[in-house]
Amino acid sequence: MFTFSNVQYKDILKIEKLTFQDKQIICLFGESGSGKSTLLKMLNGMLTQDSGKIFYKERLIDDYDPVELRKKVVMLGQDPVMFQGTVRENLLFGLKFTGKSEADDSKLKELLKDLRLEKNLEDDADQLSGGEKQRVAFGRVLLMEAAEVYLLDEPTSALDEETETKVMSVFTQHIKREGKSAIFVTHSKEVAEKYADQIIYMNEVLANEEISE
Ligand SMILES: Nc1ncnc2c1ncn2[C@@H]1O[C@H](COP(=O)(O)OP(=O)(O)OP(=O)(O)O)[C@@H](O)[C@H]1O
Repeated sequence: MFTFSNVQYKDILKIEKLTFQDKQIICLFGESGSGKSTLLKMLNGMLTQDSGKIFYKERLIDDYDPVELRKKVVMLGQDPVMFQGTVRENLLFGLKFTGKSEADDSKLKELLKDLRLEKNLEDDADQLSGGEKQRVAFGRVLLMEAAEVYLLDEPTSALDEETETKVMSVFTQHIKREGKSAIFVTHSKEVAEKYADQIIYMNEVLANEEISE
């Protein structure tokens, strides 16, 4: 799905070869500061490498229209963005850009249940806790069915262990059912081992020396 070839970004990332398999749940695992977030941002063109090549489905990432690429490769960051308004409006926000019809309330309520979010659609999104906002942001990207790949930077970092397990189960089942892919960063070895089909250990993929094309 993604292939890295002799990629260098500042002195943060040097990767000679790396392949992400399609239709898999892939976890990036490594110590703090090892470049996991940086690598994730390169997958949807938010950061561009200084040298080397990154392919998405056999086509260079640089050749995609950035807006088109980000509809297919959707990022969910560490600090979920909430917009002023209700939970409903926040869930529906992403759909506006896909040109799809709005989801009705029964679908949204089902989604809240899946995400273990005991809130009403009319509730003010601003009043939610950090973990609840994270789940609303999760729901928002799940509704945007245009995505082929989800990039998740520590998606469950604000959740307690029990909620994390439930949310990860729902999310990974959804990904599998829809035949999509997810690449997520986590600090938790348990989460990585439980949910990932492939674990990429940063210390194994980073080259120590300068790399040449
Ligand atoms: N725009 C930037 N310019 C310069 N250095 C940066 C930039 N962004 C990140 N860094 C540095 O690059 C290194 C990797 O950062 P990154 O956030 O990718 O690591 P990480 O593995 O995701 O860390 P964590 O697990 O703590 O979130 C860090 O040393 C960071 O300080």
